[in-house]
Amino acid sequence: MTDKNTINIYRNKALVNFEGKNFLGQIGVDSRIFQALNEGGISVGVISQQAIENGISVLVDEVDAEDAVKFLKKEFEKEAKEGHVSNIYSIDNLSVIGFVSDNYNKILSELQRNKIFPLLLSQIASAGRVNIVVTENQTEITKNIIETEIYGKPKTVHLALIGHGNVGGTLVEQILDSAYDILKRKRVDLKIVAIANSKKIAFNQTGFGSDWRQKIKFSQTDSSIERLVEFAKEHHLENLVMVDNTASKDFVKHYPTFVENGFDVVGSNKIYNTLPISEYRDFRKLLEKNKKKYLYETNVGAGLPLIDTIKLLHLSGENITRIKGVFSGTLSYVFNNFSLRNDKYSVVIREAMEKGFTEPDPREDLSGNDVARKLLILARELDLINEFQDINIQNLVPENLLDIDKNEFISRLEELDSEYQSVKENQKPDHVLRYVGDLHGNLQEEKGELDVKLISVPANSALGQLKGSDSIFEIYTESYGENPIVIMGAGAGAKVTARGVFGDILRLSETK
Ligand SMILES: NC(=O)C1=CN([C@@H]2O[C@H](COP(=O)(O)OP(=O)(O)OC[C@H]3O[C@@H](n4cnc5c(N)ncnc54)[C@H](O)[C@@H]3O)[C@@H](O)[C@H]2O)C=CC1
Ligand SMILES: N[C@@H](CC=O)C(=O)O
Repeated sequence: MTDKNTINIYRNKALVNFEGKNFLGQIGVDSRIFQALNEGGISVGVISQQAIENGISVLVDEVDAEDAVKFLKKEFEKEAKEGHVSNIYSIDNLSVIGFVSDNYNKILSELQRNKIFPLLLSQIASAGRVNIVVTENQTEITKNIIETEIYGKPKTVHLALIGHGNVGGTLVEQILDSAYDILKRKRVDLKIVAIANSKKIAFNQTGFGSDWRQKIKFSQTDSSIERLVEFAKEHHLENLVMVDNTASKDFVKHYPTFVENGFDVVGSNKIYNTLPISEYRDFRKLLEKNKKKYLYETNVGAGLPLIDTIKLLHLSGENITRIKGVFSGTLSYVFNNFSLRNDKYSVVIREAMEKGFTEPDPREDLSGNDVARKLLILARELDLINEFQDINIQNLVPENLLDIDKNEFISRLEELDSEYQSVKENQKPDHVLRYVGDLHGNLQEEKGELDVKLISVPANSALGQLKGSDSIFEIYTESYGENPIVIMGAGAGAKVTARGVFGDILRLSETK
């Protein structure tokens, strides 16, 4: 009998499956199965009848599986010839896990989220007693999930962090600093089990500590998604989260593979959300099918709570009519400082790079692409089906510098100085430069209008008073009328962005 406080695990079991048509419901079939196995000296465990599939499964010790199949084939030889029995076979290498739970449905849904689908389930509803049969390599994960649910054991969340530059590296430190507190306060055990960059990957199934930089530096393993997926399987890791802190267009192509292999996804990388709308939608369907989540709060406004706010407003039926503002922390810093100081444009751009505001290639900011992506991401949150090509972008990078190597571009930044000096000097008095994004038009139609451009505004206007690397987002809605909801604050920077990514990881961990 299963004790209320124990989880019993019986390993080395096999299921003998007996399949047939218009036959299994007949009186006497079960007893013939039992009798045949009994006479062969084989003891039978859990039994389950699958009314829909016309099958019966019996559980036996793995060592007896071959004989069990043989005895049953002999007993039902005549019915097999007549076509009533279609198949008798065994599935080996299984475990039976027995436990008592009042909330088996919750456990089942956690198991499904981790891609564990019990091969057999027997439940005595009144006593809350449950036996499930899973494959040997799923036994540990299943046990951990059941323990979390019935004993309140801390939930271990296994993190694979891809990219450890400005944002990713800061995130590792933030997680390591807070892990103990989170374990105590939230009963969530965050373990960083993989860290990768564009060249190498390092693994540690018990979780990396403060020497993680050394470990990745001396890792001999080439960066490989296949290897990461294999590692998670080999070590039977549950509650997997892949965190993308790269800016890579190639890496996002692997998101579906991660989802299909049981990972939720968190990303500061904006690329996936700006792929063609068909891919964007297919990925959402894939997530739904696999009961997985993709969180990306930092895609717009870094650590500011923008995506969630827009999502909630939209979901609750609020009619959003326009979103405009300064979307880029980098370009905010550049134009806030360049407009007021006597320094050259290139000097201020270099400062923004040093402060960790820019994209890995600063042309992504200066070309307007990064702001355009953010605008498109917000548009799609409103169910608009705009594509990247629909956006009117004022590109601030001269054509001759667009396709050269990134380092060469950085070394030639001074070539931009004279043009922007004259743009600055040709403004009306008491005006400053701001690079803005504007989503407008009839947002109830399929597509909105998206503009990204450099403008000159009065220094005493709301936009004109922006400071540092602050972003400002004005959200106009029907209920709020002429007075927009305004979200303002640091729009870039490794610390705030990593904190935002961390927030997404915690949100996932709590719902997982
Ligand atoms: N810096 C900021 O304020 C904000 C940045 N973001 C986003 O954060 C992401 C990361 O930005 P940073 O940390 O500044 O970049 P970074 O250049 O400092 O770091 C990028 C990391 O990604 C790795 N990487 C690149 N391609 C890879 C691949 N194919 N496979 C595995 N690893 C790969 C690199 O080796 C490096 O470790 C970008 O997508 C950016 O748009 C989002 C919001 C704000
Ligand atoms: N380069 C981006 C970083 C955040 O998305 C910006 O400056 O806004």
